Amino acid sequence: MTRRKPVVAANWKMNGSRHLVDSLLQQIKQSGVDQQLDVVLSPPATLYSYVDDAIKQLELNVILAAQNINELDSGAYTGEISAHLAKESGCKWVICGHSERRSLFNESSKVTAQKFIKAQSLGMKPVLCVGETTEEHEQGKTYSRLTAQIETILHLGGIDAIKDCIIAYEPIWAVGTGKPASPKLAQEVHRFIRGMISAICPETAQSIRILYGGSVTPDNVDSMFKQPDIDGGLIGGASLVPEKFIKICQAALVN
Ligand SMILES: O=C[C@H](O)COP(=O)(O)O
Repeated sequence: MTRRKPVVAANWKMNGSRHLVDSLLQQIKQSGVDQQLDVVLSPPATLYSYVDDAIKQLELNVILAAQNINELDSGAYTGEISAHLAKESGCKWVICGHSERRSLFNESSKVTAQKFIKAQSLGMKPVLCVGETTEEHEQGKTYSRLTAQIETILHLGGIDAIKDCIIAYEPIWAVGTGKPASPKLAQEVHRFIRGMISAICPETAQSIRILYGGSVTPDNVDSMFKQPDIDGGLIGGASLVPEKFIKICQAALVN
């Protein structure tokens, strides 16, 4: 079986500061975790260039990711950031369809797919977030929800679109709640996603990296990362504390 390189991604959402960038990157440098796994930092857009400069200055292998892009190239869209602008500021990856974008900003799966394809067209790697609501979870609709979210990407981008991306499973009921999915449940869902990819593109199924996101902390990460189909994490709250984030990165190396 292919050994997949783990990914640990910090999604700072609307948090952080230049001071926190300095502190986190210094600790990453000291720990050396960026040499052994894909360490990703996704700060607010005002920090992209600052992070890009700091990564170069410290000679780190940290990957800068945009939290969001607009699906269009340019125009009169006050407050929006295109993929070109994010790329020019140093972003290599793009988070697409985070549950907060979908629920708080009414972003549909179709728009998420357009952003995904736009990112790929500029050589940026999309991190596709998928996940079900509490209600869908309770009604046993998790798999149908995930299937619909992934199929929208396939409809717009074809099978090739799925070949070079990261998928992050984030059950909405576990995001920011302090109540992560059980490792067993997360593994079952990850296996389902990999099986779905396998049915359409068998060679990609073994190489695609599928991350878990939702209340991951140093205390629960080991059992999560031990699961065979979990290839890392998309970390929110715990990524704002450098010591916790480094511990989560180290867990990805040993499990
Ligand atoms: O992007 C990160 C996820 O939304 C998880 O956030 P959380 O770790 O604060 O639950």
